[in-house]
Amino acid sequence: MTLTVVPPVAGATTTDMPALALRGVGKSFGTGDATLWAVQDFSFDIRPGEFISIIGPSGCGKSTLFSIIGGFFTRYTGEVLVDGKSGPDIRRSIGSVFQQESTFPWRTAVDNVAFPLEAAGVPKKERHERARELMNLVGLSGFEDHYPSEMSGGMRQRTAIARTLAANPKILLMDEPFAALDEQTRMLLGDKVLQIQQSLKQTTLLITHNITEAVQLSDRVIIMTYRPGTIKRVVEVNLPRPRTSEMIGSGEFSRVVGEIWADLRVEASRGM
Ligand SMILES: Nc1ncnc2c1ncn2[C@@H]1O[C@H](COP(=O)(O)OP(=O)(O)OP(=O)(O)O)[C@@H](O)[C@H]1O
Repeated sequence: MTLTVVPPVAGATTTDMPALALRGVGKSFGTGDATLWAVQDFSFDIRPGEFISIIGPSGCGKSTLFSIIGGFFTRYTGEVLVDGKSGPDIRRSIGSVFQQESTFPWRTAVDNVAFPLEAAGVPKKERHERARELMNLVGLSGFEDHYPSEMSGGMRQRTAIARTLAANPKILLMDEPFAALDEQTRMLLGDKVLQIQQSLKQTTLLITHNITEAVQLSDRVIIMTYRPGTIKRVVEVNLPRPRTSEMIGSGEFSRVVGEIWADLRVEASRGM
């Protein structure tokens, strides 16, 4: 495995239309002397099928960036493009998985997963069939009729991921989906995400502060500066695929983690 540092505009060498492109994206809060730029001049491309993580210290603007890309802010500077198009319609092309649990407690797991299909008017038999396939993909076969309260936190997050995938998004956007879980569960869920990526070739953007998770899952890791959040550098992770959490103990894995931490440490210290 080699570690390559590439220029801050990721994907600049590809001729493919980027699945997701950010062009000079920024967001400030407050006015006048109290203006605070949470994110500034953020530009990168994600190629179709690529898995990218954005990692940064606390308060660097990760959640702000998630909200801009997910379409939860109407006012920001710059442009977000999906398949080269901008505007409110791209919101439907982006499926978001949140840090906080978001399953519907009154619906069984299969009905949670089938929800986007139900909203789109897909007949019951068909939507349940698809929901079962997705539950199988995230390792929840046998739990179709369980309610969220009868499942663990990790199972609920997998249900939320399957539900987001049911809408067949062009981009899967995840904001620290495993942050509330213990480390062992998080690493095993990482394996699940790798399997999903392997089978669906889903273009994915993960926002995280966890270096191990970022290296385990990503093709490239974007390191953010402390506020205002912008790109410090992009690290290409050339660990072979398919990957599993077993690689976490390898020397090469640790070396990449160390490289990222060296940069991240500087930025995190600025926030202290
Ligand atoms: N609605 C808001 N109003 C005012 N300031 C905000 C608002 N949302 C975020 N900020 C500020 O913008 C900066 C970036 O916040 P953001 O939540 O995006 O960071 P983060 O990297 O996600 O942090 P953490 O990792 O701690 O969750 C912070 O200084 C925060 O105080």
